[in-house]
Amino acid sequence: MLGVTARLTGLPAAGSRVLSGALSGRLADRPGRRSVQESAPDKPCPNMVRGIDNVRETRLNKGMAFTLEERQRLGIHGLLPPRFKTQDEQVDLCLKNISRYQEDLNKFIYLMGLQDRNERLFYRVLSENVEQMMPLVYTPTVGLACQKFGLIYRRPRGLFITIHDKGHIYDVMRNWPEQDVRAIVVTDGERILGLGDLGAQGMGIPVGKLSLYTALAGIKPQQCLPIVLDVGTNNKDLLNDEFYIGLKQNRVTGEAYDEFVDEFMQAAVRRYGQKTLIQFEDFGNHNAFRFLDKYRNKYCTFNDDIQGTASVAVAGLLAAMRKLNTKLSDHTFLFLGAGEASLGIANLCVMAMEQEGLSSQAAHDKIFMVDSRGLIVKNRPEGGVTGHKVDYAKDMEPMKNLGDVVKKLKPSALIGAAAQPQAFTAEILKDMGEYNKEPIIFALSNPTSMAECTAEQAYQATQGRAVFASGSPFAPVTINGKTLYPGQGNNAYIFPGVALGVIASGMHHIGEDVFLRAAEALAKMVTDQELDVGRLYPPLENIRDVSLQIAVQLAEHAYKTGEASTYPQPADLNAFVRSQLYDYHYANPLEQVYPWPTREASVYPHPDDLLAYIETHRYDFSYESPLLNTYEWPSSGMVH
Ligand SMILES: NC(=O)C1=CN([C@@H]2O[C@H](COP(=O)(O)OP(=O)(O)OC[C@H]3O[C@@H](n4cnc5c(N)ncnc54)[C@H](OP(=O)(O)O)[C@@H]3O)[C@@H](O)[C@H]2O)C=CC1
Ligand SMILES: CC(=O)C(=O)O
Ligand SMILES: [Mg+2]
Repeated sequence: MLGVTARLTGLPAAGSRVLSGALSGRLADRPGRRSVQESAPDKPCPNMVRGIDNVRETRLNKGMAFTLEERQRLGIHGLLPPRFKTQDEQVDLCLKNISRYQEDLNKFIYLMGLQDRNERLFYRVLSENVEQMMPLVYTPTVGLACQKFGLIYRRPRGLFITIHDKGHIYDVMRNWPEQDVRAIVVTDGERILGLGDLGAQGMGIPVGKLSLYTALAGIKPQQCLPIVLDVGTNNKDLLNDEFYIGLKQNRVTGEAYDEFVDEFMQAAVRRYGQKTLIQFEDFGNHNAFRFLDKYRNKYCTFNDDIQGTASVAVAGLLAAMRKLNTKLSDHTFLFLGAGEASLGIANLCVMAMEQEGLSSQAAHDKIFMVDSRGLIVKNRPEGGVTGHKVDYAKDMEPMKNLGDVVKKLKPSALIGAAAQPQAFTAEILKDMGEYNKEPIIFALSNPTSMAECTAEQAYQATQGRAVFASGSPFAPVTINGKTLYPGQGNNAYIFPGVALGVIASGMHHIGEDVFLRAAEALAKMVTDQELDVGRLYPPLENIRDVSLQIAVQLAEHAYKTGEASTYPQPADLNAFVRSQLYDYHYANPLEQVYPWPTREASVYPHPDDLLAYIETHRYDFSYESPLLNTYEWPSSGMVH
């Protein structure tokens, strides 16, 4: 992608093509050129891409699906095998190729290669085979990919901004060739899934999350930017690893780190506008909460591990309430872990219980937490209780062991997000089954190797009565002749739809109510038949529609509350959001070939009626309503 851009000079010659933002990025900054920002998103801009570039550029490439006419007119005839294929045939071949690999990491490498080679084909394969592909580009395989990133890294995808770029972050961001970025997923790699500090190798996570932005919510790939903020790593193995791709130094912390992240936030909105959505992902606990508090009212931002996870877990709980015919406030919740995920879920549970009519205190009283030092109680020895945990500290005797806490509290819901594999022992699961007709058991830690228990273990220990969800996928389990389908309680059900709703409606800030609304919407999408076979979420094959519905409902709400800024309000929001979505089917490249008869003109596309077009450029000395200019819509220079 970068290679072609660098070579682009001058005006188009015969046979040259019109491209969208990515490939024309550099031109936009040159004096005298129309910037891409000025043209509507996706509108082509003048450029020069010829011949082989059509095959090398992942965004343009159709492989053997180029027709004879396309091959001849684009100057690639002879560069491809003579056979012509449909995209359907190509999809079949990709699926065959993927199934030929034994190891998931090799499947991951194949898929990344496809993404680099033929973007539309990649997204079609992913979007139409979500259940099969998501575990490969996302958890669990992406965890392994991050661990092995130094071995498998091939081509640039996303920006690496290091602490040494401090003072120049905006300049680094200008090197990203896309002009219309709407969403950034950023990590500093300190807490990658439950795998700990993977430093710059955490890049796999923003890349994977943003692939899901496109595959699950139809947000255009060119509008998505993955970023790693590399401040070093404290992972000794990586520091000693000859293949490590990041800065080989310990993490920079304190004031210098904070200034670096501040500068990044400022650079991001300076480059892409105040409404650029910035999703924080897999930051260490101590930074995640701080940054959320610091930036949530200043930028268009959310923390996926705290808020996205809260939303998906509460959706699962609300669906469970439908199954059990109870309210949240009828339950006693015990969390293993009191970090980003657990506290996020607990706080949103409190909000939901308040909605049911409980006081804040009464709602907090229903939630118990165990962290690395045991049950969170007031007057705890050794350092006490700090931060958001304080709200959940109980007037009880300290207890260290989860099994003992379960016996003491007899909770109806046990939720794990502590990255402690097998922490839900057979005895704990059995106890949960004894205390409850249908115990709620969520093993949310990722990847699979970190899960608190497997679906099979939860169902076996409770004779199939557990209402179960897990962060990474588990296969269906058959118990006593009945097949149960464990739900995947993963924030992937939430963040793509939330992002789409935020971008489409032009929300400046993302309030907590957005996540409760998304949870409620998601819980309602599960059918009674699905609940009956153990599902707490709609099947993954429906997740694109789920994301769209979440987006539309959030956008509707944003217009009601005045939080939307895309004006005028579209009459049909559903149709409006749909009209923004990415289409992974191939475009006809010939439709974009310059229709201009000469190479002197540079305003593209050629206006149908030149006389009328020139008329529009005449100065009009009559007054016009200033209100008409209040909003640009659809807005490309989003403010938050
Ligand atoms: N399913 C999903 O969508 C999501 C899943 N997750 C998963 O949840 C897990 C935790 O993530 P996150 O909350 O962000 O991480 P944090 O680091 O913020 O929190 C981890 C928590 O686990 C506690 N803990 C650590 N060891 C033990 C132990 N032996 N016994 C009890 N508690 C312990 C920590 O205790 P202390 O506070 O004392 O340090 C801390 O409270 C990860 O595996 C992650 O992949 C996260 C986000 C989304
Ligand atoms: C799913 C996710 O965001 C995590 O495990 O961190
Ligand atoms: Mg995460």
